[in-house]
Amino acid sequence: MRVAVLGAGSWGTALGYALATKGYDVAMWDIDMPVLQSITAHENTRYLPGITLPSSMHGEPELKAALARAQLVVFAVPSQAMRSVGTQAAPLIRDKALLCSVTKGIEVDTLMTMSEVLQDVLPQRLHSRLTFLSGPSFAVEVAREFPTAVTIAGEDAEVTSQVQRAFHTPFLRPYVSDDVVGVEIAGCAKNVIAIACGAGDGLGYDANTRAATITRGLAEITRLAVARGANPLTLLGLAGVGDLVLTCSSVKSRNYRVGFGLGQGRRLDEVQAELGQVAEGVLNAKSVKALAERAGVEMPLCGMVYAVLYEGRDMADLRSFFAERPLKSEPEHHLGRWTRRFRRRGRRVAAGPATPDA
Ligand SMILES: NC(=O)c1ccc[n+]([C@@H]2O[C@H](COP(=O)([O-])OP(=O)(O)OC[C@H]3O[C@@H](n4cnc5c(N)ncnc54)[C@H](O)[C@@H]3O)[C@@H](O)[C@H]2O)c1
Ligand SMILES: O=P(O)(O)OC[C@H](O)CO
Repeated sequence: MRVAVLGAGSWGTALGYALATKGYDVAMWDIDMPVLQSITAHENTRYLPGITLPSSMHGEPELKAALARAQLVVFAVPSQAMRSVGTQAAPLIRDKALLCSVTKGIEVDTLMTMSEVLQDVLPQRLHSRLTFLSGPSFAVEVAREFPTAVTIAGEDAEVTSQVQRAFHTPFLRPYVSDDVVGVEIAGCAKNVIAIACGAGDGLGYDANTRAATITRGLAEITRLAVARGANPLTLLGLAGVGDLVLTCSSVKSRNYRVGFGLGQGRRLDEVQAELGQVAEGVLNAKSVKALAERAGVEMPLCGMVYAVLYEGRDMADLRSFFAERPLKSEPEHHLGRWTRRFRRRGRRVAAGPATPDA
């Protein structure tokens, strides 16, 4: 198979690596020429230093050349660059190509998910070819071939299953889903909660605070996703709780590290400069807040992160956040209402795992 990966940062390179281990011919495209040159020399020295890349992977500076023969196109640029990259790629993509966005985020100016952005810029003939990969997966661990499982969501079951087979390697196990909305909202909003978790640790708190933040974070992500038509069970899968737990509990997460720095009282610009890579949760705190307001759902932890990032609130307020909010009950009664509404729409809410070998 011939593959074009658009975006040669950590994630694009790790997935390019996985695809190239299968003998696929992988062309990596990016605006960063030194990165492409280093990939052609078999190492992405900026984003994945120390990993030897397979010889079937090379840097390709021309987008047209990268896409000319591609049977699978992987969109791996940061969310705020997706519209521009999708627009440039649109006239160059072959009719029968499989498309997979692996980006986690929402366009901040329009509040569109990546599926909405790509549908906006790609011709209609390609819409059914679109799929979305998400789930608990640090790039460096994939590139080291640590066993990893992800979710690939798409509206066309046959296309989604072809993309699943393309990404399947001995160390990368993709599951399929038809819940594009759930997978996309989960992948975006977990980054904002990861900032809160990192902040708790940066403030010197530990396991109790982290578990509370993850669990209440899951509740608010679920509220937003379900309000937008997601299957609540998606939030209990790899793209939901799986990715949330991973991102909230590891220093490998860029979003967690941003939060950790803020918790220590450091400035956002200083922490981001040190990172040198995208932490989607910083801009997506804006998108998630706006989407929550639009949907009329409460997302107090995401709101707190937004206030710290953009309104000068002190991260140390995380303590008073837990202490002073009105007391509530568990489980969430309004989720029950949404679940019933969802059932009425005839979607599979209460069904078990799709495959018996899960
Ligand atoms: N790194 C991970 O472990 C990981 C895992 C899963 C998902 N993701 C998601 O993948 C997406 C990409 O993240 P990443 O980790 O690869 O980021 P990164 O910061 O490592 O790399 C981003 C790459 O995109 C390129 N880029 C930026 N704007 C561009 C443009 N307009 N045109 C072409 N290229 C452009 C940059 O030059 C860079 O090479 C994010 O949404 C992230 O949340 C990352
Ligand atoms: O490093 P982060 O915080 O962008 O997280 C990377 C992936 O999304 C983890 O699944």
